[in-house]
Amino acid sequence: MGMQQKRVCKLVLDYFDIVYSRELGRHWSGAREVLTSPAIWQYAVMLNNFTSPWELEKHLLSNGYHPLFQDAVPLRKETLKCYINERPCKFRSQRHQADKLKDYYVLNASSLLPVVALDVRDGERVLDMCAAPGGKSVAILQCASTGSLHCNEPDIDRSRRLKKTLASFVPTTLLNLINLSELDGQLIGKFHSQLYHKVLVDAPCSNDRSWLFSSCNVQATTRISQRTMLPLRQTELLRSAIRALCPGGYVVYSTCTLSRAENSDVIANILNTCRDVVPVDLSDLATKLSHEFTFSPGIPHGLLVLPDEGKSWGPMFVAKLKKLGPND
Ligand SMILES: C[S@@+](CC[C@H](N)C(=O)[O-])C[C@H]1O[C@@H](n2cnc3c(N)ncnc32)[C@H](O)[C@@H]1O
Repeated sequence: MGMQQKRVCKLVLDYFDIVYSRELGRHWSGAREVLTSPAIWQYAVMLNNFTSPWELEKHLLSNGYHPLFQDAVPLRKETLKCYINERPCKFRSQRHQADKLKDYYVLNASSLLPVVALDVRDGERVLDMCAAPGGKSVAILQCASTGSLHCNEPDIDRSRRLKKTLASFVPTTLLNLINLSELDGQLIGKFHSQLYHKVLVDAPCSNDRSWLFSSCNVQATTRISQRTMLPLRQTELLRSAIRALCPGGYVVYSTCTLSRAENSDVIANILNTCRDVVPVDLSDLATKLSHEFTFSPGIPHGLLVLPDEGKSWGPMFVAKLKKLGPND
């Protein structure tokens, strides 16, 4: 069944109305309109540089798509290539074929912001702590020749999906160099203390877009009741990520929810309790991308992409922290 035929779950919507009117004020009504209308959702197409999708690129350009991130710093635009369309059309996803890499990945354009913020450079050791289904791992590999990439996903079914994604997009020679694990991310900091230059914590979260289409009231009620537990788990994942960073390294924390408790409050809690990290200002990135994304004003410690008409991307919260090194 396509999203067009799915029904908005009233229970979740009523709950979001209460929480998000309070947290976002008048900005909630625009986001609400987009989130509850799958027919106006836009989709981005990230190209796979491990194939040679020149024909595809020409096709996209002649069909109303344009490149995202064209002027955005610090992205090196010759690597991460993503196309978006102002119209809400969805490019068909490619099927998995054992002997052929996929040419593109269809995604919400805002999912690439954490990867852009991470700004991975050649030779760096990178950890993708919550990696399945693998869109951001694939994007990281488009950005640079990492010294090593460790993709972690504790859920067995999702880990299988992650492996399939990587096998669909990454050549075997590179695939064999990726370290895969199925650990609770909260333990990685202890096992791999001070190892990584960059860590991405794309945390398990409320996932507003999908929760609004919960299949039944039982599922919705369970999700809402478990929501209060998420900030603690997110904080512990981020704390573990900081421990796993080498001095001078960076962590990017992201979620796909508008929830303040899961976004700014998690960062505030970390800043209040970890003396060895400082926030990194992402406002320059927001300014450069403001023609493509709507960012919520007044969000402490990070950027929040608000779904908006014609810019239906998000929700996506992104924050970046630096672990202090000997020269800081
Ligand atoms: C938002 S999704 C990640 C999406 C992924 N980064 C991508 O771009 O395709 C969050 C993931 O975190 C995983 N997760 C849940 N608990 C975790 C934990 N304790 N440690 C690490 N990952 C966890 C979930 O199973 C889920 O796959």
